[in-house]
Amino acid sequence: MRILVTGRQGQLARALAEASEADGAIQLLFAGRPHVDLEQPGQLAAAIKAAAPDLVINAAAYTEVDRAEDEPKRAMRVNGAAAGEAAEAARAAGAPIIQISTDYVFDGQGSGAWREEARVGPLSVYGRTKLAGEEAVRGVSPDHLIVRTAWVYSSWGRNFVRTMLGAAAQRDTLTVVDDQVGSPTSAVDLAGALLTAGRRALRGEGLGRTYHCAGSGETSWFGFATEIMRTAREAGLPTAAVEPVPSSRWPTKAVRPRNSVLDSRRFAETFGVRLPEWQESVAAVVGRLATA
Ligand SMILES: NC(=O)C1=CN([C@@H]2O[C@H](COP(=O)(O)OP(=O)(O)OC[C@H]3O[C@@H](n4cnc5c(N)ncnc54)[C@H](OP(=O)(O)O)[C@@H]3O)[C@@H](O)[C@H]2O)C=CC1
Ligand SMILES: Cc1cn([C@H]2C[C@H](O)[C@@H](COP(=O)(O)OP(=O)(O)O[C@H]3O[C@@H](C)C(=O)[C@@H](O)[C@H]3O)O2)c(=O)[nH]c1=O
Ligand SMILES: [Mg+2]
Repeated sequence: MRILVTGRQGQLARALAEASEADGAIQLLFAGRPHVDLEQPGQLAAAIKAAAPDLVINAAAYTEVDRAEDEPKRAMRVNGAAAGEAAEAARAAGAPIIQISTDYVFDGQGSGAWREEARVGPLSVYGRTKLAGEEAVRGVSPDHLIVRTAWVYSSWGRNFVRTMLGAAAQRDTLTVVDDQVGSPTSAVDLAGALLTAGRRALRGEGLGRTYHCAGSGETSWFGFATEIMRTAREAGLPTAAVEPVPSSRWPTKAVRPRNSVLDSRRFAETFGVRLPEWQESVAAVVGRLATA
């Protein structure tokens, strides 16, 4: 199975490389910068055509949530237009596409976990552009899986776990918002689940639908930070005290949803994979960073 993955150094791209290492039947091909720039129309389509993959996973995205508020055109090109371009080229190659999307398509109102058919209402440029990517893919290729995930972290790249551990090495106290709840997701867990779903999509299963796939359970950013510090302490890494604050005390350019917990049951029922409880995966990633 030849899988073309967009991006190369992204958290998910690297996790896919790791998750497929042991599987000799999977060959990953990466389309990323500098050769393939998603801001340049046509580059991704040409790469997909040349690679003739069995499956495309569109993992690359403009993910800088606050910066996107100042660069809506660039974010829309990368997250919206390039996703449509990927879907067109995948369809022309006869390959299904897995489009990765985000919990930030929701407005965060209400309580309870979001189901796939719930009304979307992005609060940020990032969320609006990712929603545009979903719509572009749905409009172009029936052979798609749209997979929304959330709060992705890993032992590499830019993410909340590494930010908190880095900050703990510098400061005694971290202040973290406790009024935004969601579903922390390990990139390595997600990658394994996507490879399973991809194999089944190639047999025609589950196509043409939207799924949520995130770590099990839920927490606030404060709860997430507290657990990161607890596991860091156990692993012998520097730690800091964590102080809960309301969002009003941590102003950001982009507005984040209050509640973006995802209900991942449909993905589990369709593909037979449920991600571990989020605390378990935090321990795995922090442990890995401690022994690196
Ligand atoms: N991170 C998160 O918390 C969440 C992410 N998601 C979604 O999951 C997917 C994977 O995210 P994640 O791996 O964390 O993202 P990262 O921010 O780690 O990586 C983004 C990737 O996109 C690539 N990229 C960005 N702009 C361009 C461009 N113009 N041309 C080519 N490549 C580009 C980057 O390339 P380069 O290596 O060259 O910089 C990088 O490989 C994305 O679709 C994201 O929207 C969904 C929910 C949560
Ligand atoms: C670093 C830091 C952040 N915060 C707050 C700010 C914000 O409300 C929340 C999370 O901040 P971050 O900027 O790390 O996370 P953010 O960039 O919003 O993460 C999002 O990224 C995109 C790509 C997604 O798709 C989402 O699922 C989500 O993972 O924590 C603190 O309260 N204290 C801190 O020290
Ligand atoms: Mg961020």
